[in-house]
Amino acid sequence: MQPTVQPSAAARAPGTPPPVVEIRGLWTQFGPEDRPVVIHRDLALTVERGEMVSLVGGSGTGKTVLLRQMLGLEHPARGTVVVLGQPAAQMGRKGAASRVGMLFQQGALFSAFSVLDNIAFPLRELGTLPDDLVRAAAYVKLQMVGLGPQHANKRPSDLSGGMIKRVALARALIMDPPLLLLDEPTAGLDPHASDEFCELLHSLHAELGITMVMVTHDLDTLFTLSSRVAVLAEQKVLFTGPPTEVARIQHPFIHDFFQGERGRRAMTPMAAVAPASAPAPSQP
Ligand SMILES: Nc1ncnc2c1ncn2[C@@H]1O[C@H](COP(=O)(O)OP(=O)(O)OP(=O)(O)O)[C@@H](O)[C@H]1O
Repeated sequence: MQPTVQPSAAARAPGTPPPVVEIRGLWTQFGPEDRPVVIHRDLALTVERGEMVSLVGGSGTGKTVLLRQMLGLEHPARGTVVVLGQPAAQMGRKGAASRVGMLFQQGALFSAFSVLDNIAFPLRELGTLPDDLVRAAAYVKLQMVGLGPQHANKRPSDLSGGMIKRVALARALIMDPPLLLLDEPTAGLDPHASDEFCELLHSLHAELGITMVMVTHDLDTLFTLSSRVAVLAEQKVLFTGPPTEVARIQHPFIHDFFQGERGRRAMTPMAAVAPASAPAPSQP
């Protein structure tokens, strides 16, 4: 298999909209300077507008760190992370939620706040709108994630796992960001709640055209939601491509991930995945 290389910004056809995320030459390392632990080595990844990209990789390959770098919460040792045409590091805290929404793994709701105040938080903190408009916007988002107004005054402790995810999603969307980052969106949900949450994300993607980048270990979620998978291995994005094509690549991580019992179950509706020589997914 001879993977092709994703076009860089310089090679893009004239008139093509700029990528939503463009990561080039990224090095991430932790630990002392003289004995650093290198997590990412010359990593590259481009995400185009409207894509739903799943990041997969073994434990510790730096998937969550990569999301945090896209959010501008962490900075690489070297390389560039450009989000919506601007270096992620310069995004600034205030107003960042209008550019990038983040769904954290456990929801990260404020336990002392009501559902409505949790959803309203980023907009209220911005301080640009009167409070009645902030509350109205939060009610719209509550409805958008499939929750009725009767839930507005509940506390997070009154909610099921699926509802917590929905409230966290409503908060991530409060400022209509064009990019949504999701860390394990269905982790901790039972299969029914997980399917419902995937359906919600799918319909929001169709309605809003929002670009999504998610980390997931769940193959059902991956196959339901990804237009493309990016595999982190060997300290970089080693392969990207549609899920069914990536699943055919001969690589130890991919084999274990897709051909394990969970993988075979998730892929049952597909034709049996025989090792194939083509089509070739691309390198990032
Ligand atoms: N602030 C930090 N300081 C030191 N090491 C860190 C820091 N943040 C992350 N790491 C290390 O970087 C590596 C990558 O972490 P990360 O959480 O991104 O992995 P991951 O691919 O998301 O793993 P998992 O699938 O297990 O959640 C891990 O070894 C982690 O311990």
